[in-house]
This record gives sequence, structure tokens and C-alpha cells, in this order.
Amino acid sequence: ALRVAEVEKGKTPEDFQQVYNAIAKKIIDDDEYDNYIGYGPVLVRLSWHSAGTFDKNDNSGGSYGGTYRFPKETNDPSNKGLQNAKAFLEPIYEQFPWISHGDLYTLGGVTALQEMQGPKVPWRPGRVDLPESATPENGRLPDAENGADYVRNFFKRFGFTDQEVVALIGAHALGKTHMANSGYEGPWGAATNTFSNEFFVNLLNEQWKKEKTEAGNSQYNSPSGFMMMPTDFALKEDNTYLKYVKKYAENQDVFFEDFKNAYKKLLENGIEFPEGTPTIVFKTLDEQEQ
Ligand code: HEM
Ligand SMILES: Nc1cccc2nccn12
Repeated sequence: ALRVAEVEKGKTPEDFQQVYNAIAKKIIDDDEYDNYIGYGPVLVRLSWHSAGTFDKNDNSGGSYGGTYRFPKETNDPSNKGLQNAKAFLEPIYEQFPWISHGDLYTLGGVTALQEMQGPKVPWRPGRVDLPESATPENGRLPDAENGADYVRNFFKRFGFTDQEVVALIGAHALGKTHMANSGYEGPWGAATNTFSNEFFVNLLNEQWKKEKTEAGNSQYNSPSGFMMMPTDFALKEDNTYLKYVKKYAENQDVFFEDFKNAYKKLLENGIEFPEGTPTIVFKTLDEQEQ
């Protein structure tokens, strides 16, 4: 079905900057979350999972309808742990009840990324809440216990190139895995809340040992406390992906540019934005006299 953006009635870029600021200030206030990693990484993951149900073959799923708010999608096993991000955003929604859930979930990720020193991601409003009947079935999000062929095939559903796939998975520089959520654990100590190209630097430079987790998954662990899941590790095992891993490990600016473009495409996939829809590049808190 066609998803046409309709900007929330009477709202301007300044109104959305106010939502950005409220989310950014709450990230600062609630800094103790996840052993002081904070909510940044899990907000980025929620934005990806809300968009990651998209299927270009029938234009179903994706960020537009905000269907993550419904139990069927909130309780998808692939979304375990994201309830924390949902709870974080509930008071934001109460403060700005005019915003659609699709706009809120995607704006949450853009805000978190920019406040974690990531690239500026141009963002367009106008996602419109769809009814519960539009909620996609569980199982559309990727499973980490797989190799390069699976990863390449999975992202075909979005129309992403190999380069866009490698760039997007670079988001695994943020936060950590949690045994109770996904059956993976770590990195230890090294978890970060600052966006960078270190996922690629570590992938190439660390010594990796394949081990079994207590959940029976495989993960690669390094003596300095880093970890990779099989789908992460696949990016260096596949010659085409490896080309981009090296490019991003060598040049953070190129990574930031490619990530920004791929992340924008992910958040807007399947949506038609009419002429005149504003493209907003949000100011960070630091850039506004606070
Ligand atoms: C092959 C594709 C992918 C797979 C299989 C995958 C899988 C996972 C898994 C299993 C976790 C751990 C969740 C937990 O235990 O709490 C995770 C965390 C995370 N993922 Fe991915 N992911 C993929 C792609 C992406 C993409 C495209 C993004 C964003 C653009 C992303 C952003 C994140 C972030 C930020 C975290 C850390 C969350 C936190 O610290 O709570 N991932 N991912
Ligand atoms: N931080 C983090 C989150 C999710 C996946 C992942 N793989 C390597 C590191 N990493």
C-alpha cells in the first residue's frame, strides 16, 4: 500500500526541534541506564527495528505506520530489550501528543545519533499512525546466527547495496548485546555511547576467538573485551563486504557520510514525501545556546 507523508497539522521544523531537544535532554538526565551507557544506543536500535520490518515487494511494514506501538510488534522476540526505549519515549509522546509514532521512533534515533557525535541526518516528518491491523507479522528482523549470504539476501528486501549494508551495521559501534535479550553478551567495559568507525577498526585489528555463549549462540571474542556476532564477523569474511569494511576503518568521514545516507534511506523506505515536505537538519543541544 502507498504510504504518503502528511506533516502533522500546523507543525513547523521548530516544533520538531523542540521534540529533538526534549529527547536530547532526557538522554542527559537518564544517564544511568545500562550501567551508564545511557539510552542513546537503544534509541538508535528502536528506530532501526521500527523501519526494519519494511518489505519493498508489497510496501508493507517500515517506519510509516508506527505499528511498533502495538503488542504484537513490541513483543516480537527480535525486539527484546527495546521496551526500555519505548518507555523512555512515552513521556516525550505525552509532552507532544500531536506527533505520530512513526515520526517519534525515527526522530528518537536521529536525536540519539547526533547527540552521540554521529553525523547530521536530514529528517522528514509526516509518517501517519496506521491501525493495529497494519502490524506486520513477527520474524521480519534479521537473525545474527548467520553468514554473509544470509546478510546480503536479507537486505535485498529493502533494496540496499552491499555498501549500504556494511555502513548500516557500523551502528554496532554503539551500545552492547545483552544475554537476556539476544543470547549474546558484550562488549565488556568497551561499550560506547559515542558514534565512530571503531566497529570496523576492531573487526580488522582485534584477535578473534569463536566461542559458544551460554544461550548456545556463537560469538567472536577478543582479549581486550570486544565481541562480534556471526553476522558482524561475516563482513570481513566476504570479499565484497571486506572492501567497505577496510574503507570505513581507514576513513571515519567517509563512513559517516555513507552511514548518514543509508540510515536516512532506511528510515524513509517506502514513504512518498510530497513536494513541500520540509527536510530538517536538527541542531544539537551544543549548537543551541542552552
Ligand atoms: C544483520 C543485521 C543485524 C543484526 C543481525 C543485528 C542484531 C543485533 C543484536 C542481536 C543486538 C543485541 C541486542 C541486545 O542483546 O540487547 C544488536 C544490538 C544493536 N544493534 Fe543491531 N543488528 C543488525 C543491524 C543493525 C542496524 C542496521 C542498526 C542500526 C542502523 C543496528 C543497531 C544496533 C544497536 C545500536 C545495538 C545496541 C543496542 C543496545 O546497546 O541496547 N543493528 N543488534
Ligand atoms: N556494541 C555492539 C552492539 C551490537 C552488536 C555488536 N557487535 C559488535 C559490537 N556490538
